[in-house]
Amino acid sequence: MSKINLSTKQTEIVDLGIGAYLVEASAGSGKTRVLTERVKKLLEDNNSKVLAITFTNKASEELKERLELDKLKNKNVFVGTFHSFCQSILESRFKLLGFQKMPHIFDDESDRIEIVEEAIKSVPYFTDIYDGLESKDIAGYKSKVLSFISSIKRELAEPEDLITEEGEEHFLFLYNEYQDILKSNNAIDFDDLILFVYKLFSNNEAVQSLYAKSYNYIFIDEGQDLNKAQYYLLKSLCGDNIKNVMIVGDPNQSIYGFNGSTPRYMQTLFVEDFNAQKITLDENYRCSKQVIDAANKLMTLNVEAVNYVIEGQFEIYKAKSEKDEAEYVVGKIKDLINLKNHKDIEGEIDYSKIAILGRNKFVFKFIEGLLQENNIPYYFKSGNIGIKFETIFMKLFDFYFRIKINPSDKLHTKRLKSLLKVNNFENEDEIAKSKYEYFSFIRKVISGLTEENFKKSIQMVFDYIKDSTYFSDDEKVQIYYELDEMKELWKEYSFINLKPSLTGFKNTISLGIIKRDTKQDGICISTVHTMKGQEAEIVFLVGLDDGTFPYYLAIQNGGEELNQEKNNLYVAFTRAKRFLYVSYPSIRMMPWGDYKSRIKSRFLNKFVS
Ligand SMILES: Nc1ncnc2c1ncn2[C@@H]1O[C@H](COP(=O)(O)OP(=O)(O)OP(=O)(O)O)[C@@H](O)[C@H]1O
Repeated sequence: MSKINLSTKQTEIVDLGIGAYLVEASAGSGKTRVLTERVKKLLEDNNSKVLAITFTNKASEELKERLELDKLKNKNVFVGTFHSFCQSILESRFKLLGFQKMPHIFDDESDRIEIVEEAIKSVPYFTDIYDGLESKDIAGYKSKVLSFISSIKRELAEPEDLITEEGEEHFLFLYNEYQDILKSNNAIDFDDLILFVYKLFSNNEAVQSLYAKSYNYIFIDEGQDLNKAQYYLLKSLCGDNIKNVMIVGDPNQSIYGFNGSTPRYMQTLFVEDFNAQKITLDENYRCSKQVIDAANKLMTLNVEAVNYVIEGQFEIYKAKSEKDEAEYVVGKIKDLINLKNHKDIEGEIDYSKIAILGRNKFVFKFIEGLLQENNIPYYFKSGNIGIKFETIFMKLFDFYFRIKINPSDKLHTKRLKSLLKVNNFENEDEIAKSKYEYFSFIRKVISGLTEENFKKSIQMVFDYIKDSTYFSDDEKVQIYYELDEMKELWKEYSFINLKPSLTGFKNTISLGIIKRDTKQDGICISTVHTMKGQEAEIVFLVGLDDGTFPYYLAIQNGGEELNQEKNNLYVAFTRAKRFLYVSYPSIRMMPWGDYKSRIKSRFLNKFVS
């Protein structure tokens, strides 16, 4: 890594004395850089004990790398996410929380859903409510219960306080039941991890003081993403002992509101509770003048370009169709590669300097096809392990698939029965009467599924969904997307395995051994959320049609949700170091072949009339 000369303001932050500080700074201002340099400097002193917390595994890996932690083996430093920090504590303190053995973390959403289902089934009253729901509303009901449960934990709320609508009182019962079932499985969920450690610190002075003595400096990166439980965990850890806390963050990059995060914790509570001194950094070291001007215009900001001599490029392209959008992107990529050098770009322009970003993964479909046609290398940046299915259709598909390849899989047998609400899913009559009669189609496909006909069978499912009148358009899009993901993984798996087997395929994806981002050569394709904190010289931001970005649900719900979409766009803009090319199609093809006309994102109104 090349040596960077910090600015006077950045150096001041690195050299700050003891105390609490909020570094509130815009995108590309060097927040992470400053945090890293300060940690490095503190660690030169053997008495420093540092805890640096990030929000994602990717960010903590990056911080470890920037800190060159392998060279700092003997130093007192813990770099990790809130979850990994809490897990490390729980591992040695679980008995104090009433567990006989270290609890198992149910990290999969489907595990949580199953527990909610079990809770619902435990009382006939709920089963009646549940059975009375239209099949399309069932997933919504469960996710409402789950988000109620999560809110209790993330908001540190008394369950009673969260009952806002009449009839929701029964959620309280489901919450208690959910916790009992988890306990009987010797398990906890992700939210519990934070909540339990918070409780441990709050209720057990000896443990709190032991951990408080383990650190004398605490850092939180991306502080705008703090939620209530995380903030109070920090507060309870510090108690009266730790005063040296630095939070760095950018309120305009707050995009995790759906997790209960808000910049209020760093901007208001942290400043009040810790008497923190606020420092602002509003220079941008990352982006060219054109990119900063665009970001400023989008957010009505006044960030100064440090690289003002680097003009850069910003362009918005209205494409006739998705195909035209893909041709625009790929055409430009070819031009840039042929150009080889540009005064605004350091070194030769190659594929690794280019990123293609979008709000959702489905906007890349045409571009991916065209990149392949042109033999342009690319990879998907993805933090996910395996595939997670959200649609009921694909869950049924997945469960039955697992049972087929592992008949002794009782968990998923139980899940499948409970999802279908049948005793015997092999019985045609029972299926015909079940909520999801289309399961008989799934059963037929999977029963005949072999390694040889895998691709063809998946194509049959695509055709079935296309012609079905059972699903809404939005559901169809999602099923198509999930199915496509499975198809792509099979392609990759069967390519790298000489003797592919269905069992081998399932195990490999469950363990996250094949991921679509394993190849890291070429152009990076990523959602904006996954690209947070990262950068690329040249960014193509595609799919900027209203309803896609901002997402249609955010438009429906408006308010803070829509605001978060704008923040998300700001994050997207500021990933570009030099050139930013934004585009949107005027027509979008629905997965089943219809065309829908689209207009440009409302956020682009400031740029083009
Ligand atoms: N003083 C400096 N001189 C030159 N380059 C710098 C300086 N400070 C930071 N940079 C560079 O600017 C870019 C942005 O820095 P960094 O990632 O730390 O910013 P950030 O504020 O955390 O960004 P964001 O919040 O947008 O992810 C990086 O490429 C970094 O190396």
